[in-house]
This record gives sequence, structure tokens and C-alpha cells, in this order.
Amino acid sequence: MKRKVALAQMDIQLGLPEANYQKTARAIKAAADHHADIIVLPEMWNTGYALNKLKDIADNNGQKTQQFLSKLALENKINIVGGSVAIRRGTSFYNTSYIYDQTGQLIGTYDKVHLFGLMDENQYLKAGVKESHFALAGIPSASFICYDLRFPEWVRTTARHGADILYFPAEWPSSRIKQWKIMLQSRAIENQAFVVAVNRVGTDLDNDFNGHSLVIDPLGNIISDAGEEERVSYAEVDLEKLAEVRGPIPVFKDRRPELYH
Ligand SMILES: O=C(O)CCC(=O)C(=O)O
Repeated sequence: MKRKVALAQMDIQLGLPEANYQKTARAIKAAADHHADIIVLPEMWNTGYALNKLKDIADNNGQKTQQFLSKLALENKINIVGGSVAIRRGTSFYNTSYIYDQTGQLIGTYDKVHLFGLMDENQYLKAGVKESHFALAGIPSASFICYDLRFPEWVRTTARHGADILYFPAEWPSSRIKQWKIMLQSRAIENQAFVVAVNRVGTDLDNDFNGHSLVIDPLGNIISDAGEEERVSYAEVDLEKLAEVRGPIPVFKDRRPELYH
């Protein structure tokens, strides 16, 4: 089984949701025109890291984003891993992913679990507490957000329930892009899964972002690197490869969880 994935490596307008919704809609339509099965968006694509403005610009209960993604998924017959958006739920703010299938049904949500102190997320946001599991385009999958990448124990905790594709939407600064690549390759190898990771480009007040959205196979080979420009990039994942990798080296079967503390 093969699937074409589209990676929306976008610039994000800081604190300007309207402009970002419009750009995101254009990226989703472009991916559908290229006959992609799945499109993946970056982290916090509605607001960027305008954390001190969340009271005014966060999406209330994620309602606008949910209607927007559902409509675009159905109209364009495309599956959407909705990166993440800043939302308000009750009196708190979250960094939240919504995942839609191509009929416009919400099939998964995820609140970022590890908040990134260096970007002050812990001062403004509440952390999630749950794993994300969903079957998208017929593929058991899981999603994380950016800094979650630095916690292999969390990725493993999720992946051990079965995930053929691990999604990592992000706003990962250029200064640490070497670490991004190495850790994404590691998560692919150790979990014997494809990794689809979408980073933004452009700048905000504190950071510069140079893309390098990646698709990585279960052996850690980079299948596609979107480079440093704003673009929607495409790659094909061949799920047959999973059995070839998992058969001879069955790491999930060989785990010794009784020794891990
Ligand atoms: O871990 C890093 O270096 C980057 C993390 C990050 O930028 C984020 O979680 O938003």
C-alpha cells in the first residue's frame, strides 16, 4: 500500500489568524490538486507564537479550526493532519491538533504534552495528558507536537500500541535544525515507523525557522527534505517496507519493560 503525503512548509503570520487560515486553505487545495492522500500542517499555524495575545486570538474551543478543516477535507477529498493551533478551552489555552479524514470526520485530537519553556509555552499554555492514536487513510498513526520529539519515552509509549506513521508538526528553530534531523531519524529507526515531520519557515520576534520538513522511512533514510523555502512538498510512503524492517528485528516483541523505570 502506497500513500502520497503533502507537507505544508509554510511561513506563519505572527498573531494574524485570518491571513494564516487563507494560506492554509491554499496549501490544502494545492495538495488535493497534486492528488495527495494526506496533507500535514505545521505547529501553531493559526497564530504563531503570539502567546501574549492568546486571550484575543486563540480559537475558542477550536471551533473555527474544526469547521475549517472539516469543510476543506470533505471538499478536497483529502485527509488532514491539522498540525496544531492555539485554542482556548474553558479558562486555559492549549496547543492542539485536529485530524480529519477525507469525509470531513474528526478522527483524532492531541494536546501538546511537553511544553517548551524556552519559548515560554509553560507560562501561557496547559499541557495535554493523553496519547493520540488514529487510523488515517487506512494507516494506524500517531501524532506529537514539536518539543515532544525530545522525549523518546513518550513516543515509544504511544508507538507501542501500533503506529505505522508518526507525525511531528513543529516550529523548530534553524539554530537546532541538526538536532531535529537526527532525532526524527532516531524516532523512525527505534519505532520502526515512517516519520512525517512538518516545520515552518520565516521568522518571528525571537526565532528564525528554516523548514527542512522531512519524510523518513523506518530505516531512518530521509525520503524527502523540503529544503528551506516556503512550499508544499510531496513524498510517497510505501507501507510494504514496514514488514521488511520489523520482521528480522522485532524490537517491540523484544522489549523488557519490567526492567525500564
Ligand atoms: O526542542 C526544540 O529545540 C524546539 C522545540 C520547539 O520549538 C517547540 O516545541 O515549539
